[in-house]
Amino acid sequence: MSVFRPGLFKGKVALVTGGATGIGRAITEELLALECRVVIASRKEERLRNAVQEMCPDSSTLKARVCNIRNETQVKDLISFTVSEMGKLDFLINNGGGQFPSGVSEMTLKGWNAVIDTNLNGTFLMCQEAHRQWMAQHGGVIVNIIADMFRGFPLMAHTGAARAAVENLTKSLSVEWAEDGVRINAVAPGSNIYSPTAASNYGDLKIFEHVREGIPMKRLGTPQEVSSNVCFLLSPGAAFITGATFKVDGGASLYSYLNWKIGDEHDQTFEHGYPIKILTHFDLLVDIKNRRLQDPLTSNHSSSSSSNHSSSNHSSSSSSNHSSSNHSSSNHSSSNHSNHSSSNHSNHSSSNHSSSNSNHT
Ligand SMILES: CCCCCCC/C=C/C(=O)SCCNC(=O)CCNC(=O)[C@H](O)C(C)(C)COP(=O)(O)OP(=O)(O)OC[C@H]1O[C@@H](n2cnc3c(N)ncnc32)[C@H](O)[C@@H]1OP(=O)(O)O
Ligand SMILES: NC(=O)C1=CN([C@@H]2O[C@H](COP(=O)(O)OP(=O)(O)OC[C@H]3O[C@@H](n4cnc5c(N)ncnc54)[C@H](OP(=O)(O)O)[C@@H]3O)[C@@H](O)[C@H]2O)C=CC1
Repeated sequence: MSVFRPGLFKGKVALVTGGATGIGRAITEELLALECRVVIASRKEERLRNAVQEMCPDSSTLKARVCNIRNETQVKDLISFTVSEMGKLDFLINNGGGQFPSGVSEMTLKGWNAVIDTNLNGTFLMCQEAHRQWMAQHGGVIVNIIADMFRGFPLMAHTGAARAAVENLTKSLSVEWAEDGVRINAVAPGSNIYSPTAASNYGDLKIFEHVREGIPMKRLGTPQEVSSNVCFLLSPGAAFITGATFKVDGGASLYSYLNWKIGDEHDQTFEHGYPIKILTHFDLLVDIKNRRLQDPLTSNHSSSSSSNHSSSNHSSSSSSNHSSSNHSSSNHSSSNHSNHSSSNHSNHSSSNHSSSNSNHT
């Protein structure tokens, strides 16, 4: 199904990373509907195999290739596979990517690097190799899927940094490669495009139910609504558009709360010249120790948080507000934070946390 005219992409070849699931799958289905031939690529072979069977078992129209976009050798192989098997590469859609939710204090360097490597370096490698092996000589269109990180991305700072970098990379390449006939744009889905695979990345927490409140349109978006935007950018209708970012978010980037609340008193509370941060994750609490998100509406934090704070250096001057704190619990266990011993920072949530939640969920 597509809003675009049948046969729009007849004779074209597209490469879609992450094309077996969610947004990438919707893009692949729409491209196929418009008579494009497509290669999908990602890490999990079985996912790819099943997707090909379900979408189009005709191997001259749809092919799959295992590729971890973090791996330069595999990226080179993917592009050469596409060109040799399909004969060309007109469209590259850098959609494969993702992250895990975590505060920066709790993040390991390995975790940071994994997300930067996936979303920034992976996109860089894919663009570079597509250009080297095909688009420098023949032109083409690239669409980079990024994210709504325009006001920062608390709890997702690694991906926020990576996606902001990809947006800027997109601008640089739109200038560098314009003379080669390459257009390159970015599409930023809001944090609100539901698919089962996207949701499953966040464990038991029904993350997409939480975000609905912050969407002016008061509904979640669909992968198909991202796909139609991507197809527009690939189409001749976007022939004079390059270096741009299109948001597909139901207005959420203009309206939604960040997943973080700063306590009312923070600017009045200082110790050794530093503000003591009284922060509370707004709707979502990250339990780093257990590597899963906790839902503040359904989980009881108060008992566990007090025991977890016993060895941390949270300032007692952060007052009685904190005694019944709905703190993000194990984030502050001494084992995770031994290097914070001289820190004056307190990622504390205040007692107004639960009332905030009731206003916003
Ligand atoms: C605050 C909530 C906002 C909600 C917004 C919701 C909007 C939706 C946005 C979306 O993007 S939906 C799409 C979601 N899909 C994906 O994210 C899929 C791809 N993601 C991944 O594969 C991983 O997240 C990854 C980290 C990018 C790669 O994982 P991989 O296992 O391949 O990495 P490794 O190289 O093994 O390194 C892992 C390293 O990373 C840290 N880490 C990984 N997961 C977690 C976690 N859940 N919690 C904390 N830390 C994590 C950790 O340091 C790992 O190293 P080890 O400790 O395992 O050695
Ligand atoms: N859904 C949403 O609300 C939002 C999504 N996004 C972004 O949109 C894109 C698509 O996400 P969505 O469809 O929602 O979620 P999915 O989890 O369904 O899609 C992520 C896809 O990326 C692939 N992938 C992940 N890491 C790699 C890698 N290292 N190499 C190759 N492929 C990889 C996965 O396949 P495999 O596991 O087989 O490798 C999977 O198909 C992602 O970049 C995501 O971060 C951005 C903002 C919001």
